[in-house]
Amino acid sequence: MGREASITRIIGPENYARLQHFKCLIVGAGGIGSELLKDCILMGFGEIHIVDLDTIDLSNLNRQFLFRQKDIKQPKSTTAVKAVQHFSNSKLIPYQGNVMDTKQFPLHWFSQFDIFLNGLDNLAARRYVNKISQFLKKPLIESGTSGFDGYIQPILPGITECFDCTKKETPKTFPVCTIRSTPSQPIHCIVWAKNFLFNQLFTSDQSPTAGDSDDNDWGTDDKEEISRIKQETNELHDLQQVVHRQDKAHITDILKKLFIKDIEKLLQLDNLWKSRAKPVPLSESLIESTRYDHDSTDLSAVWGLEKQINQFIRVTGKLMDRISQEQYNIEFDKDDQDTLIFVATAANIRSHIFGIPIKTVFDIKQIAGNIIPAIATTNAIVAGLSTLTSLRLLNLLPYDKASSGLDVNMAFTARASNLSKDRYLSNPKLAPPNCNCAVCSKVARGVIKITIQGLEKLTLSQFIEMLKKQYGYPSETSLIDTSDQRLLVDFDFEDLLNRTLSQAKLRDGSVILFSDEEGDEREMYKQPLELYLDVVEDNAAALEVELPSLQIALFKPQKQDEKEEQEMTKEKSPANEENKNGIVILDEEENRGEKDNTATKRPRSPDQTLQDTKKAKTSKSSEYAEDIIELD
Ligand SMILES: Nc1ncnc2c1ncn2[C@@H]1O[C@H](COP(=O)(O)OP(=O)(O)OP(=O)(O)O)[C@@H](O)[C@H]1O
Ligand SMILES: [Zn+2]
Repeated sequence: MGREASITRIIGPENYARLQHFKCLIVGAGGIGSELLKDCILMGFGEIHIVDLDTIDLSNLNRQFLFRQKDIKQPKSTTAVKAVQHFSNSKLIPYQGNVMDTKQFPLHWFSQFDIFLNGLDNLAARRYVNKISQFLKKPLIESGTSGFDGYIQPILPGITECFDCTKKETPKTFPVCTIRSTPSQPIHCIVWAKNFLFNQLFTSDQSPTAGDSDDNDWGTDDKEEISRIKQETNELHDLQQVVHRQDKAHITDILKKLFIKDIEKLLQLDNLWKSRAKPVPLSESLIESTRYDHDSTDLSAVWGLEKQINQFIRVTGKLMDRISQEQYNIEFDKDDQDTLIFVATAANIRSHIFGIPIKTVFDIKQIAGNIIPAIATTNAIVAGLSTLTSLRLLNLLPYDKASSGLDVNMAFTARASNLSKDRYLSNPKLAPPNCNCAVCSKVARGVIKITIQGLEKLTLSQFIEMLKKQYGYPSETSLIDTSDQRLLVDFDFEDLLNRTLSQAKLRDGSVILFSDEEGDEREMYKQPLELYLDVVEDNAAALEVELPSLQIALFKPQKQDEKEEQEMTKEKSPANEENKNGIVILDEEENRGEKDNTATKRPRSPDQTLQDTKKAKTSKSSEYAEDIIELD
């Protein structure tokens, strides 16, 4: 019996024929993505496109079953496709690239698909695909796993909750002073070694004061301490020069600076040690007597202090050898043994000084690489659920009387949902959109088709007039380029009004936010409008600019106290429950690619609600703040 027989029996010959014309996009070709690819082929999708930005690592092989040893360093997407081609009746198209790259993947590229299936590992990309699905009103199945736990969340734009309707856990952050002055746990020393020391020494774009901005969450008001931290960073910049000169004779200077001089300076700040044990600097003689050593072997043993020091010297020398070949920009990678041992030994020496337990290199790899054990079977279960649910979202189940998308289910494993201890899987119904969600509810959304000529001819002033006329906005409005959080125009910033859209750096893939900024006296406001600029061939559109037809709702701004009350009584959705347990974003790898800058200039806002919408747009940065040291 052919593989078509089973699926035809379930969905019927007509629906099977329809399925063979459907195109799906799989985002990510890792643990879940590889499984999705196999499942979509076996089910009979007509075309399957798969995107991944990465190449294959040794550590992927235990669960990403399409990859073999010989594939290490090859692109994941093309390798996955090669591995399944022989049993595929579907047309398979791989892409190596970042799904958030609007040049490689403009909006009109996404519009060819009937459904998106996520197999991602980071919040930024998940959010991005969610937004694309909202712009295009196309279904998305979001998913994730962590060890034995997993979930799928089908998303039908306008009908169900979107990915951003519930708050997501963000990576754990620490105040600067804990990391730089008063560590008390191994993790503090690991973050110091990885996010501060390693970057300062081996990453070229570290200015002397990078990371020491005045907006920092210092975790202290002690001016003396803050100024010590800033001075320490400046001095470290000098050590970067030792590294760049590949001056191996002075590696011990790095040790003396970090683990003797800096600690002695810290000890002078009496305030810090009133209720804490004082750190004990290394002795100069210990550093002097320790020399270059052979390769480390046992990464799962706890090394003594001397071994930590000599391994620090050894790998720093190796990294110096590499630095010029790698354009003075070596990145920390948990699978790159030199960078791992550098971070591990630096963290451990610091731990020793502060009386914190020493960890094995292997332990530090787990923590610094933010590794959550991945279980192949959980990935298989979650991808299977995702693929099967796609049949419902595409209306391919003949007996499915689902009149609204809310009849579709999410799926959570027991621990992830906390709904039932008796069953492995719970499958609650989907919730409607959260009316406070800045992605799917508070903001109207549409796609503007514009030709290159249009971009080059139309001024911001003409463009804003067009928007006002088309959607009935009042005379005071603001326009923000959300791609880089730039304020383009508002009531007291009109410098760019006569610039053309392209002079204002708007281009294919820019997402702009247009808001009603009329004075406080009005009761009702026009909803903010988020528009995606889809640049089309000059001859493809009849007009230079084609605005989407949209109904922009009016809304009454909520008072702050009403809002607070609402927050308190906010309904508990399974996803909310899950967030509390910290499992909804599974296998998180934060901060890949995207960094947001806060708009330097904020438009005046008539009420807090609007402001919130904008904050969500202009200062997502709080979640990706550069100024707080983060564990990614
Ligand atoms: N913006 C993005 N564009 C395209 N692919 C992405 C993007 N972000 C993440 N990915 C891909 O999503 C996949 C997620 O797979 P998975 O969770 O198994 O992670 P992994 O990197 O393969 O494994 P691990 O992190 O455990 O070493 C990865 O292959 C990753 O390259
Ligand atoms: Zn939403």
